[in-house]
Amino acid sequence: MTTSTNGAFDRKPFIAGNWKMNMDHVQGITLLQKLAWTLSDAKHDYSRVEVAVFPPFTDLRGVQTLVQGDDLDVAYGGQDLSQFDSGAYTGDISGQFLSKLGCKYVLVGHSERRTIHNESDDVLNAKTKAAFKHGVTPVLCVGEGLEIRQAGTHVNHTLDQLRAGVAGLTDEQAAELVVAYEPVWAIGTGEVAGPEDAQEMCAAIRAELEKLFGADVAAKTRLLYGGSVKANNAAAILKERDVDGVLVGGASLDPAEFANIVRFESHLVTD
Ligand SMILES: O=C(CO)COP(=O)(O)O
Repeated sequence: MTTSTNGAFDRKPFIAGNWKMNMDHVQGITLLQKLAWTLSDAKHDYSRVEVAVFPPFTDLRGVQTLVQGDDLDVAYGGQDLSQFDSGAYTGDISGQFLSKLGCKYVLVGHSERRTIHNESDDVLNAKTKAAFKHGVTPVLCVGEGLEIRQAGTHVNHTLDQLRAGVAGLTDEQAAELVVAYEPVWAIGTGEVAGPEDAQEMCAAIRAELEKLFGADVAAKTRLLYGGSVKANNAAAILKERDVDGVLVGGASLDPAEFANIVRFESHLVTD
């Protein structure tokens, strides 16, 4: 029996939950405990599918304690980081602090950071480099708004964001990088891009990475889709060749729903 996702798993599938500004540190612990119990009951094989959560900053210490204490195989990360290491940057969080808390990943350039906080491509490139500098893997988010999609320039727009975000990275960093394609019109709207839309963009992103860093690197970079992913649409999206995972918002706040997304393989048609 074989499953037919992302080139027969040459890249490990990555299922990530972005909690956004939800869950205080007490609620966050409960959510993670329930998720871990559900996955353990279902005998989830973490060596086949990687699971990560992105809680608010104030939850991270509690998440670290739980993960270490219960020896959970769940990675976690920050939702943002500063491009600077330390200093007079009130309200910002250094990649060094995330690293010290055991964060494996950090989101960079989520559309809500780009739009609400006006983060520019240059700043996001600096944040991507800051993450690597501190040993945290950036999940660089790219994607177009509705007007750009309707104008048909979504691929160019998204590739512009990609090129700006990865400028100056080494081949090794580009291979480790995770890129999340999140079309803004599909975030929190219930409007999900079809599997073929996700594949179209992820294939274009991989082709661009190949141009910039070569085929060996592009074959390693994991590409995610995000935007209204639920248990009932995840498997079809993840079946696409260039889609290596999903970045889930709303549905990651429900442990049963998120666990079902993590277990997407059980929904795939096998042959
Ligand atoms: O922004 C997202 C994940 O980062 C997607 O959010 P939703 O899954 O709630 O649409």
